[in-house]
Amino acid sequence: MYAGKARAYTNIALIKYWGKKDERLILPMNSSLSLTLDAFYTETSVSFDETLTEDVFFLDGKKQDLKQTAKISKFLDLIRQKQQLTLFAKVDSQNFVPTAAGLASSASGLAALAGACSEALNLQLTETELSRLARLGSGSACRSIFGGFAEWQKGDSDQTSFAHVIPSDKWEDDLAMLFVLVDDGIKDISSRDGMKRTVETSSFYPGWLENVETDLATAKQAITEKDFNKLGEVTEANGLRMHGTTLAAVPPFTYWSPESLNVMQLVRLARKEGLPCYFTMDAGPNVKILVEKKNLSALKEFLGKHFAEHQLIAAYAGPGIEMIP
Ligand SMILES: O=C(O)C[C@@](O)(CF)CCOP(=O)(O)OP(=O)(O)O
Repeated sequence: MYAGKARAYTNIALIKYWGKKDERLILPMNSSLSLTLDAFYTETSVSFDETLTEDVFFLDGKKQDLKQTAKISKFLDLIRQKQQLTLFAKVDSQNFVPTAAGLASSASGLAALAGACSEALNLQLTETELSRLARLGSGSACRSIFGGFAEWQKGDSDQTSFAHVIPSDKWEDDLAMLFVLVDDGIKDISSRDGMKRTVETSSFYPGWLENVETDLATAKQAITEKDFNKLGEVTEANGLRMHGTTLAAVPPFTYWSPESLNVMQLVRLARKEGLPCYFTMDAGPNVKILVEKKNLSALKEFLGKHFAEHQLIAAYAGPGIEMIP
C-alpha cells in the first residue's frame, strides 16, 4: 500500500480564471491571479491499496456516491496512467471550513489530493509539476500550491500552464479578506458549467478577454507598488466584468442574489465614508471583501449593523501546500 497526506488552502482569485481553451487538459483562456487564504483548507489522504476493487472517496467522513467518486477517479486515472499503476485508491478529504455552505472550494480539495498522491507514490514533484498536476483536477487548484499571491500563467499546453508565486515582499500580510455569507441556498451553476456555457454562448465573452490581461498587469503592478486602492479597484472591476459575461449567456444566468447586491452597495458606501475596501465574487452568492488588516475591525463594525456575526468571516493570507508525514 502506498499512502500520503497533504493540506492545501483555498485561494480567492483577484483576477479571475473564466473560460477554458481545452476542457480535457483544463487550459484556461486567460491567466489569473489569486490570494491564498489561511482560514479555509482541506486535508486529503490517499492510499493506493491492492485489496481495493474500486476507488472509494470519503468527504468529511461520509462515503461519497458514484458521481462524486467518479470525479476523483478521473483524476486518479491520470496519476495511474502517468505511473503505469493499476491499483485503486481510498481518498479521504476533510474540509476545514466554517460550517456555512458554499465555502469549501474545489481548489483546496484538488490541490491537497495532488499533493497526497505525489507523497503516496513518492513522485518527488517540483512545485511547478505539482501545480500542473493540480490543474488537471481543477483549474484554480493549481494556484493553491503556493502561499500568498499566485499567478496562473495560462500557457498553451499541459507543460506550460501552471502557477507561480508573485514576489510581494510579504505585503499580503497587511491584507485581509472578509467573507460575507449570503448563501441563499439556491443550487448555483458550478463554475465548470458556468464558464463553459459562457464561453460557448455569451456575446459579452469576447469583451472579457479584451480586458483581462490588462487587468492582470495592473494587479501585478499594484502588488509591486503595494498600492491597495489600485489592487482593490482592478479586483472589483475584473470580478464585475466576469459576472457580466453570464448575463449574455444563452440561457442567461447570474450568481448574484439580492443580498449579494446589497453587500456590493454597502462596500461602495463604506468607501464613500472613507473605509477603503473592494468586493469580488465567484460561482456563488457569497461576497468576499478585500480590506487592509488595519481596517478590518472597522469594516466588521460597519457591516455588523446589517449582518449577523456568523455571516462575517475574516481570513488572512495563507501558506502553500503542506505535506503531512
Ligand atoms: O477562481 C477563479 O479564478 C474564478 C472562479 O472561482 C470563478 F467562479 C472559477 C474557478 O473555476 P474552477 O472551480 O477552478 O473550475 P474547473 O477548472 O472547471 O474546476
